[in-house]
Amino acid sequence: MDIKHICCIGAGYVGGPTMAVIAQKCPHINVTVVDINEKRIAAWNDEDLSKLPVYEPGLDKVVEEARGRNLFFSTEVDKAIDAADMIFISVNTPTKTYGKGKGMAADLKYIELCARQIARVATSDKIVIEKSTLPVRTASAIKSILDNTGNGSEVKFQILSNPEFLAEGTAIEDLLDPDRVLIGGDTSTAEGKKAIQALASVYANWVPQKQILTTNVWSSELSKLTANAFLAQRVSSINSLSELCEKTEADVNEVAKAIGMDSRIGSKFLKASVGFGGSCFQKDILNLVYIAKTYGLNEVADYWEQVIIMNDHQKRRFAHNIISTLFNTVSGKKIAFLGWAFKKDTNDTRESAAIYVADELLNEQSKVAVYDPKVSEEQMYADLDYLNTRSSEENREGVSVFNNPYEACKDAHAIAVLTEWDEFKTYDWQKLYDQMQKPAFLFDGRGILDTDALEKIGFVCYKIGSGKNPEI
Ligand SMILES: NC(=O)c1ccc[n+]([C@@H]2O[C@H](COP(=O)([O-])OP(=O)(O)OC[C@H]3O[C@@H](n4cnc5c(N)ncnc54)[C@H](O)[C@@H]3O)[C@@H](O)[C@H]2O)c1
Ligand SMILES: O=c1ccn([C@@H]2O[C@H](COP(=O)(O)OP(=O)(O)O[C@H]3O[C@H](CO)[C@@H](O)[C@H](O)[C@H]3O)[C@@H](O)[C@H]2O)c(=O)[nH]1
Repeated sequence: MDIKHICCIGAGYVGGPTMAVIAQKCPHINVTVVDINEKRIAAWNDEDLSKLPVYEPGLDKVVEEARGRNLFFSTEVDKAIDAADMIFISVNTPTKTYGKGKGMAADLKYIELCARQIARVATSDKIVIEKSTLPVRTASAIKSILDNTGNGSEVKFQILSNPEFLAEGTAIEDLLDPDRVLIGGDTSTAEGKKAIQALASVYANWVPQKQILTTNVWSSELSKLTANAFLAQRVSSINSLSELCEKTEADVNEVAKAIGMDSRIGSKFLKASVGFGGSCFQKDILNLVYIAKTYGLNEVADYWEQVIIMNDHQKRRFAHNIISTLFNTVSGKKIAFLGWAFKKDTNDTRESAAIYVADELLNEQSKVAVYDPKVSEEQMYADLDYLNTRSSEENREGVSVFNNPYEACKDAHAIAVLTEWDEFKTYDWQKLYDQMQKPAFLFDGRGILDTDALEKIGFVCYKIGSGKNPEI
């Protein structure tokens, strides 16, 4: 099957970069990314590439090459759906905030709306692809909607699952050179196999054949949740040991290195931190826990829930360490945050540990001053307001945002590193120290700073998982 037109519904962190790379690598295919968010689409179309709505290293170059040639961003959803041979659904699937499964299950309302819209609009056969992360067996719901709510024309749909494994901050690298591309489909019929092949042939334009893995649709859906659960589990495992290291004079970095050299364990995803964030890990594990509970598998659910429990503990523990180290009171004290994004090289703040640490400190009447190289002030306040802990005015009173790190840290009682941005390592730390209140406390939540050198300057340092932390 010759694919000429692709439509992607959802121009977010996944839809935008993924389609930009497909368009770059497949100049013979027209790719249209659509979204109901007009502001987002306008930003994707902005002449000034620094205004793209997603910050990812290398993304601007890819967009510059393909946009206007065979990559288009539009709000005309119906038109793009009807013109396409292949439709990716890449809309958000957040944790439900209401009703049955509140706080755990994935909210599939945006997915269902897309399926209904495709059914209503399509006048020719389509391959519909789940790019969003979905609970296992969602494809059967999508199929039922597509097959039963059509506009009367004899349109045939094939549903594929093609989960995305890119990590933010390295999205372009991950898309250009993926460990694997996973395609799940109906392997029991000729039409299903043909659809799988059609999608595989799109990726084959730049991904080696042996890295394109095809499975049945359920395995594909479940593999995505499983991959995130395994990755997050490693972070929670090392974070749980960081606390034990602090009590026993072991050093978590040394422990991580020692175990990571065992090829059966491997060295990646063993960096102790203030806790994992991002839009995926927590949401996807909660979803897995919910699915397990739905099938009555309580032990399975409890096992995975512990990954989240440990992560919440790690974020809270970091905040409480700041409070107790600062003589058990941070009331009225300025605490400077270096970083707000959930990891470096992204402007995404969803579920960032910084939000929760700030919230704990604000509860103790601290004054939080934030500097992040890529996150806007507006976004930081929106993140805090979303927690609903206090009024919007109180959040604005408690938190001030700076576009210069030296200003953010001036007169602070403590600096807390919440994101591992590389630039933090290159600051003039003597200058920062000179401008601070004394004792000048430093809490490295990412283990990126040379705390031995900082201690020589005069800082009192706390480093996650270090046995050498100050007595508290
Ligand atoms: N962010 C990541 O790194 C990542 C990686 C892999 C998978 N995923 C998964 O991919 C999916 C999308 O994630 P994201 O981070 O890109 O989300 P996002 O919130 O950045 O983008 C989703 C976009 O979909 C749009 N949208 C929602 N309903 C729509 C509709 N009916 N019609 C048109 N547009 C609509 C929204 O306006 C939004 O711009 C999620 O399921 C997520 O779990 C995310
Ligand atoms: O050793 C580590 C590795 C990561 N993290 C933290 O874990 C979070 C998630 O990091 P990462 O996985 O690199 O970023 P994401 O963009 O959330 O990517 C994850 O989630 C995506 C969405 O599903 C998947 O596609 C990716 O494969 C998966 O890595 C971040 O807060 C990191 O700081 C640590 O604390 N220690």
